[in-house]
Amino acid sequence: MPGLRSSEKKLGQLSGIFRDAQAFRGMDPDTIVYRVWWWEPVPGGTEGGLFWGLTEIQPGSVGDEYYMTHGHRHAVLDRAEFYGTTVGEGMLVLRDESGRSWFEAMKPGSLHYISGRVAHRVVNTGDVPLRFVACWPSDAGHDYQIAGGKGFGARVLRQNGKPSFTLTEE
Ligand SMILES: O=P(O)(O)OC[C@H]1O[C@](O)(CO)[C@@H](O)[C@@H]1O
Ligand SMILES: [Fe+2]
Repeated sequence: MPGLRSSEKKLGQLSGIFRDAQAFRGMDPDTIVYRVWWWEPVPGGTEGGLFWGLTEIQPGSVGDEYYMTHGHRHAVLDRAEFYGTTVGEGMLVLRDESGRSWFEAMKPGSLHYISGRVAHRVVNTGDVPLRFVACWPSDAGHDYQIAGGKGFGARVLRQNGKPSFTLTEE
Protein backbone atom coordinates (compact mmCIF):
# COMPACT_ATOMS: atom_id res chain seq x y z
CA MET A 1 0.00 0.00 0.00
CA PRO A 2 1.53 3.37 -0.90
CA GLY A 3 2.57 5.40 2.13
CA LEU A 4 2.96 2.43 4.50
CA ARG A 5 6.00 2.93 6.72
CA SER A 6 7.76 1.32 9.66
CA SER A 7 10.63 2.19 11.91
CA GLU A 8 12.42 0.68 14.85
CA LYS A 9 14.01 2.61 17.67
CA LYS A 10 17.07 1.03 19.28
CA LEU A 11 18.60 1.84 22.65
CA GLY A 12 21.53 3.52 20.90
CA GLN A 13 19.10 6.04 19.36
CA LEU A 14 17.66 6.92 22.76
CA SER A 15 20.82 8.12 24.45
CA GLY A 16 20.25 10.92 26.96
CA ILE A 17 16.61 10.18 27.73
CA PHE A 18 17.13 7.61 30.51
CA ARG A 19 18.44 8.92 33.81
CA ASP A 20 20.85 6.06 34.64
CA ALA A 21 23.72 6.75 32.22
CA GLN A 22 25.89 4.02 33.74
CA ALA A 23 23.25 1.32 33.28
CA PHE A 24 22.63 2.62 29.75
CA ARG A 25 26.33 2.29 28.85
CA GLY A 26 26.30 -1.35 29.99
CA MET A 27 23.51 -2.30 27.58
CA ASP A 28 23.62 -3.37 23.93
CA PRO A 29 22.85 -0.26 21.78
CA ASP A 30 21.30 -2.54 19.14
CA THR A 31 18.50 -3.64 21.48
CA ILE A 32 15.14 -2.73 19.94
CA VAL A 33 13.02 -0.72 22.40
CA TYR A 34 10.03 0.00 20.17
CA ARG A 35 8.69 -0.32 16.64
CA VAL A 36 6.13 1.81 14.84
CA TRP A 37 4.14 0.81 11.75
CA TRP A 38 2.11 3.63 10.26
CA TRP A 39 0.27 4.72 7.17
CA GLU A 40 0.71 8.09 5.50
CA PRO A 41 -2.07 8.00 2.87
CA VAL A 42 -1.27 11.63 2.01
CA PRO A 43 2.12 13.37 2.05
CA GLY A 44 3.40 14.68 5.39
CA GLY A 45 2.44 18.31 5.81
CA THR A 46 -0.92 17.94 4.06
CA GLU A 47 -3.52 20.01 5.86
CA GLY A 48 -6.74 18.11 6.65
CA GLY A 49 -5.34 14.56 6.30
CA LEU A 50 -4.72 11.91 8.96
CA PHE A 51 -2.00 9.38 9.72
CA TRP A 52 -2.68 6.10 11.47
CA GLY A 53 -0.18 3.86 13.25
CA LEU A 54 0.55 0.98 15.59
CA THR A 55 3.36 1.14 18.16
CA GLU A 56 4.84 -1.78 20.08
CA ILE A 57 7.13 -1.06 23.03
CA GLN A 58 9.12 -3.97 24.42
CA PRO A 59 9.11 -4.74 28.15
CA GLY A 60 12.36 -3.84 29.86
CA SER A 61 14.22 -1.14 31.70
CA VAL A 62 17.42 0.88 31.87
CA GLY A 63 18.35 0.60 35.52
CA ASP A 64 15.02 1.14 37.30
CA GLU A 65 13.45 3.19 34.48
CA TYR A 66 11.04 1.39 32.17
CA TYR A 67 11.46 1.35 28.41
CA MET A 68 9.65 4.26 26.77
CA THR A 69 9.31 6.21 23.56
CA HIS A 70 11.57 9.19 22.92
CA GLY A 71 8.63 11.56 23.34
CA HIS A 72 7.70 14.68 21.41
CA ARG A 73 5.19 17.40 20.92
CA HIS A 74 3.86 18.39 17.53
CA ALA A 75 5.78 20.84 15.37
CA VAL A 76 2.45 22.46 14.46
CA LEU A 77 1.62 23.08 18.09
CA ASP A 78 -2.16 23.03 18.06
CA ARG A 79 -2.43 19.58 16.47
CA ALA A 80 -4.01 16.93 18.72
CA GLU A 81 -3.77 13.12 18.63
CA PHE A 82 -5.69 9.99 19.73
CA TYR A 83 -4.15 6.88 21.26
CA GLY A 84 -5.92 3.59 21.96
CA THR A 85 -4.31 0.72 23.87
CA THR A 86 -4.78 -2.82 22.59
CA VAL A 87 -2.35 -4.99 24.60
CA GLY A 88 -0.25 -4.55 27.73
CA GLU A 89 0.08 -2.01 30.49
CA GLY A 90 1.73 1.37 30.52
CA MET A 91 1.61 5.04 31.25
CA LEU A 92 1.08 7.92 28.88
CA VAL A 93 3.24 10.75 30.25
CA LEU A 94 2.08 14.24 29.34
CA ARG A 95 3.50 17.71 29.85
CA ASP A 96 1.83 21.01 29.00
CA GLU A 97 3.45 24.31 28.14
CA SER A 98 3.23 25.59 31.71
CA GLY A 99 5.48 22.69 32.81
CA ARG A 100 2.74 20.64 34.49
CA SER A 101 3.36 16.90 34.11
CA TRP A 102 0.84 14.11 34.62
CA PHE A 103 0.03 10.62 33.34
CA GLU A 104 -2.84 8.46 32.15
CA ALA A 105 -2.86 4.70 32.78
CA MET A 106 -2.81 2.60 29.61
CA LYS A 107 -4.45 -0.83 29.49
CA PRO A 108 -6.40 -2.77 26.85
CA GLY A 109 -9.32 -0.61 25.75
CA SER A 110 -8.05 2.67 27.20
CA LEU A 111 -8.51 5.65 24.88
CA HIS A 112 -6.46 8.84 25.21
CA TYR A 113 -6.95 12.27 23.69
CA ILE A 114 -3.73 14.31 23.58
CA SER A 115 -4.49 18.00 23.19
CA GLY A 116 -2.37 20.18 20.96
CA ARG A 117 0.67 21.76 22.66
CA VAL A 118 0.97 18.80 25.06
CA ALA A 119 4.16 16.73 24.89
CA HIS A 120 3.62 12.97 25.02
CA ARG A 121 5.64 9.85 25.74
CA VAL A 122 4.58 6.24 26.37
CA VAL A 123 6.16 3.95 28.98
CA ASN A 124 5.76 0.17 29.07
CA THR A 125 5.32 -0.74 32.75
CA GLY A 126 4.29 -4.36 32.11
CA ASP A 127 5.94 -7.69 31.38
CA VAL A 128 4.68 -8.03 27.81
CA PRO A 129 4.98 -5.77 24.74
CA LEU A 130 2.70 -2.72 25.05
CA ARG A 131 0.72 -2.07 21.87
CA PHE A 132 -1.35 0.99 21.05
CA VAL A 133 -2.84 2.58 17.96
CA ALA A 134 -2.51 6.28 17.20
CA CYS A 135 -4.19 8.74 14.86
CA TRP A 136 -2.74 12.19 14.23
CA PRO A 137 -3.03 15.00 11.65
CA SER A 138 -0.82 14.64 8.61
CA ASP A 139 0.58 18.14 9.10
CA ALA A 140 1.37 17.73 12.84
CA GLY A 141 5.08 16.95 12.50
CA HIS A 142 7.36 16.10 15.45
CA ASP A 143 9.34 18.38 17.74
CA TYR A 144 11.83 16.36 19.79
CA GLN A 145 13.32 19.29 21.71
CA ILE A 146 11.26 18.64 24.82
CA ALA A 147 12.77 15.23 25.54
CA GLY A 148 16.35 16.07 24.61
CA GLY A 149 16.25 19.41 26.41
CA LYS A 150 14.18 20.07 29.48
CA GLY A 151 12.70 16.58 29.70
CA PHE A 152 9.17 15.69 30.77
CA GLY A 153 9.47 16.81 34.39
CA ALA A 154 8.60 13.26 35.42
CA ARG A 155 9.94 9.73 35.24
CA VAL A 156 8.35 6.32 35.59
CA LEU A 157 10.56 4.18 37.80
CA ARG A 158 10.25 0.69 39.25
CA GLN A 159 10.05 1.03 43.01
CA ASN A 160 9.54 -2.08 45.18
CA GLY A 161 8.65 -3.95 41.99
CA LYS A 162 5.90 -1.51 41.01
CA PRO A 163 5.75 1.43 38.60
CA SER A 164 5.88 4.82 40.26
CA PHE A 165 5.29 8.17 38.52
CA THR A 166 7.84 10.55 40.02
CA LEU A 167 8.01 14.28 39.39
CA THR A 168 11.56 15.55 38.79
CA GLU A 169 13.32 18.92 38.68
CA GLU A 170 14.07 18.58 34.93
O1 LIG B 1 8.08 9.96 17.94
P1 LIG B 1 8.36 9.18 19.19
O2 LIG B 1 8.47 10.05 20.40
O3 LIG B 1 9.49 8.25 19.01
O4 LIG B 1 7.09 8.30 19.50
C1 LIG B 1 6.48 7.50 18.54
C2 LIG B 1 5.01 7.75 18.56
O5 LIG B 1 4.71 8.96 17.93
C3 LIG B 1 3.81 8.79 16.87
O6 LIG B 1 4.56 8.82 15.73
C4 LIG B 1 2.82 9.87 16.75
O7 LIG B 1 2.55 10.40 18.01
C5 LIG B 1 3.18 7.43 17.12
O8 LIG B 1 2.85 6.79 15.95
C6 LIG B 1 4.24 6.70 17.87
O9 LIG B 1 3.66 5.90 18.81
FE1 LIG C 1 2.40 12.72 18.56
